[in-house]
Amino acid sequence: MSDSAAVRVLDLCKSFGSDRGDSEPVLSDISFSVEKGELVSLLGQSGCGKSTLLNMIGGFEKQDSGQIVMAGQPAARPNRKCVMLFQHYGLLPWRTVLKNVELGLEDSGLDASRRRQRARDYLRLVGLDDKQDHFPRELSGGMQQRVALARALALEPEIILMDEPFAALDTFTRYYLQDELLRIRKQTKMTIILVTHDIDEAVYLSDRILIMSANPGRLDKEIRIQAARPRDRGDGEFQHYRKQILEQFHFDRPPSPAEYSI
Ligand SMILES: Nc1ncnc2c1ncn2[C@@H]1O[C@H](COP(=O)(O)OP(=O)(O)OP(=O)(O)O)[C@@H](O)[C@H]1O
Repeated sequence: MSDSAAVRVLDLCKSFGSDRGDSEPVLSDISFSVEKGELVSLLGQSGCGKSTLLNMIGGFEKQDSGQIVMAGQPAARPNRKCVMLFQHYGLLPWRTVLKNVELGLEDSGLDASRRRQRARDYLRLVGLDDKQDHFPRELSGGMQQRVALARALALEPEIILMDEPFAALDTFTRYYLQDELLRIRKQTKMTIILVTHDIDEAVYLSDRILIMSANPGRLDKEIRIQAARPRDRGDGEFQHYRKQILEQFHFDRPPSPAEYSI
């Protein structure tokens, strides 16, 4: 693998104990790398281990075997170079927007005025500089996710891990935030690993899609999306990638009559 890799995942395996007292493999022999500045999506059905894999990359979960290497260094615990953005924002309701963004910077070594300036800069980047004195409950879901994004970006990470960050939002807000993410990524050149169920989202955003199968979770296929940006969800090339992915999940043909019987 090349030296430009931001993340390398090598032969990762993970099992969890089941209620029956035995151990069930959740991830089996996962290996891939993500180049610096690349946007890679992990796409797969519910339960195939996408979040577990992302949590291990973020250092929140420990693998049974295998290795994760970040910028040439083995990674075993959460660190500031790699931050996670969750579906449910994780904002503190009693803190203003500005203070939520400052929160992540409290042990950064920056003094209070530089922390405040950095938080303001990133709120401006996500287009929320006029909301800095509001409380999270006063904002829409899309705005709250932009605050969470500003808080993650303020740490100036090299890698951002996103676990279905837009899944809780309505379609239009999701489309808007997908474009915002691409704009911010162009500006910051960060590496992004995104977990999603949403095929359109994966095709719209990704440089590369890693398709996972379940029981245990494995990497099944890699699809490089070579469509020019900005991408058009309605054009033939987009549909071609969509179809390729649907085929992979066997959603390309109508169910057989037997599948309708009870
Ligand atoms: N802490 C845990 N203890 C036991 N089992 C777990 C734990 N975390 C996840 N699992 C199991 O591991 C499997 C993979 O879960 P994971 O959340 O990684 O899947 P996912 O692909 O992200 O699913 P979804 O798309 O529904 O979020 C599931 O069967 C889940 O029940």
